[in-house]
Amino acid sequence: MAPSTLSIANLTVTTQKNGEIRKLVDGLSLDIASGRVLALVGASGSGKSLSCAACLDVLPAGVMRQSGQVTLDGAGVDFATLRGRIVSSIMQNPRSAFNPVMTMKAHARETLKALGLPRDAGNARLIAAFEDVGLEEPEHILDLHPFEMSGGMLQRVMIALALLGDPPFLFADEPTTDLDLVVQKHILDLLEGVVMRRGMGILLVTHDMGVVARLADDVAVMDAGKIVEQAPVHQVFERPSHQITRNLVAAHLSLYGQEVS
Ligand SMILES: Nc1ncnc2c1ncn2[C@@H]1O[C@H](COP(=O)(O)OP(=O)(O)OP(=O)(O)O)[C@@H](O)[C@H]1O
Repeated sequence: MAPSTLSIANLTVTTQKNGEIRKLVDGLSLDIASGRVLALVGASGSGKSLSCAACLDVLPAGVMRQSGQVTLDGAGVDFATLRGRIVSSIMQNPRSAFNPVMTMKAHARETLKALGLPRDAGNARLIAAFEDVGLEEPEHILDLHPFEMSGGMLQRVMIALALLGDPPFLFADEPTTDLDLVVQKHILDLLEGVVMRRGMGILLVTHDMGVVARLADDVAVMDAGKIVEQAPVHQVFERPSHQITRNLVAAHLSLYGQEVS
């Protein structure tokens, strides 16, 4: 049976500058539950992306995970085993995530190979995943290069590839940031549909409270590497308790001429 809760505990990420250790993520703990979307929000530089990268064992050079544990329904697992089968990920700017000289088929083959899926089963899953993300005529799309596709199509392919291993959890780091508003809406609808149909747990990294309002069930707010508030989404919008949360909600409401009550 697929695990239902992925728990990250006491995650600390550091870097060293002029002999001094600097904490970029400081004791972060999060629970990501099946069938729910947890939004990780905070100002630019608060540590959202590095938290995801640390969990997926893909930290940039010079940045290290100093501490942290990860468990699946209470059983300890190694961070190095999360990426792929347990957690897949999608990022912002899908165009930069694809190799410009490779077709979608070549990208899909690489993903299937990394997952160790035999060709027949892999191809069947690929077609199913393309259909799941609303990509019609998969055979045609598989022959295309990134430059022959729109940003929205590329993001759909990235989501389809992320679904290939049928992982129970998905990390989505600013998945709609570089897309126009209409395409953003399609991608958010798609992510919501995927959570419902597949019962996945999603960690959604964003600085856009409109995206949070649209998709999240729960919200964790980061500031300077720490989680400063964690609550169900309605509570965050109706009664934000930390000043950082109040600022984020106020900035969002001001777009509609409203204020935090
Ligand atoms: N490779 C790196 N080496 C050293 N410091 C880094 C590195 N990458 C990021 N940082 C620093 O770590 C902190 C957290 O960065 P991170 O990218 O996680 O923030 P973020 O909340 O995701 O921001 P954004 O919303 O702009 O993507 C920032 O102060 C950033 O400058």
